[in-house]
Amino acid sequence: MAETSPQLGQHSAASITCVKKLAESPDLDSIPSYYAYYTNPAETMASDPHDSIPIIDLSLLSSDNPDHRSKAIHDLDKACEEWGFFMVVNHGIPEQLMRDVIDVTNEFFNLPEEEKPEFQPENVLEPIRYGTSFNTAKEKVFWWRDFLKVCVHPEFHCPHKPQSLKEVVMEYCKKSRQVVRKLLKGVSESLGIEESEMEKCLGLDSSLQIFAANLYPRCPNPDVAVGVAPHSDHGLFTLLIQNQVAGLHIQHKGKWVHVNPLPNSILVNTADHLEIFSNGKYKSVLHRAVVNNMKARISIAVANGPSADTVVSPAPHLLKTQGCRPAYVPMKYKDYLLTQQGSQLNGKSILRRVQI
Ligand SMILES: O=C(O)CCC(=O)C(=O)O
Ligand SMILES: [Fe+2]
Repeated sequence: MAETSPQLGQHSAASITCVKKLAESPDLDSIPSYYAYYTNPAETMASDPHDSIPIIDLSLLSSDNPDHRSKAIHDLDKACEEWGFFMVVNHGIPEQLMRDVIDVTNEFFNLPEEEKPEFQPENVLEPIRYGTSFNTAKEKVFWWRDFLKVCVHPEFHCPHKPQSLKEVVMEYCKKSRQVVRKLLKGVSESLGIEESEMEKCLGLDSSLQIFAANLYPRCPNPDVAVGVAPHSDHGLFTLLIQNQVAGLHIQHKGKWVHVNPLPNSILVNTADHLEIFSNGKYKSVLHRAVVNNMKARISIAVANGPSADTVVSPAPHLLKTQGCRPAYVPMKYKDYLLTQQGSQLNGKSILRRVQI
């Protein structure tokens, strides 16, 4: 990572509200130094995975055929334990809806900047947040991305423009919750916990769901900039789709690997609260987004957590049946989220704070 203090020049963090405009300036041939995240371009390199990234067929998880179902649960358990990452197929979300959500998000980013300040609150807990990097108030080096983060469940929020944003986001997020519930049902079986107990422990009926859209404009120095720095997500499962442009790397067996999703699949990663709830059986996966100088990338990451007021701890039933001690201290999900969103995002540093 860049060690040197970046030169903000005439800019202050508060004046930097988006990277899209900068990226589109016709005379930009190199990035300003305050976007230089890596000093060694080799650090951005990743290889193709040696083993194939697991694929989970969601239709088999709810199949009437017990053999199919138990095989799917076994595959899910292995994918969560060995990778923390998998691609879901036969998920039931229409392809057209996946395309629409990317297109309408792109329209949002294309609104004139003068129309966006109403979506740029100071407070990281506001339900609608358009911004850049991660937390410019705390960062010295910025990420090459703009974002829109919206709380969509249990209460639905959304910018009122572009016109079709609300309808498309609402539908996509509703369908995403159905996918997550099926995955969590599978996880409850693989952990040997009653589904109803899991629902109660995590407050799943009022689960917090956050829709996050990322725009990574073309970047003249992709080897030294970062789209999203290495981190793990806060919730239980994150669902991710992207336009046709690659850029996600996950860490597997200590190495960065490229993710090239199957067409129409949904990428899923295990997040910090699944690690906590499973008492470390399922580790949240470290991942990052890189940028390129050819084409803008858009990704839609939908974070699915417990309810905001749930104090999450390792599942009591799991500790009892396995006779093991909790490896994480209990913490209210809302407080965890506040801590994470209000800090500089750095690997799994927030999770480390609750680890015993
Ligand atoms: O754009 C991506 O592929 C990853 C985005 C991400 O990790 C996030 O929004 O948390
Ligand atoms: Fe992430």
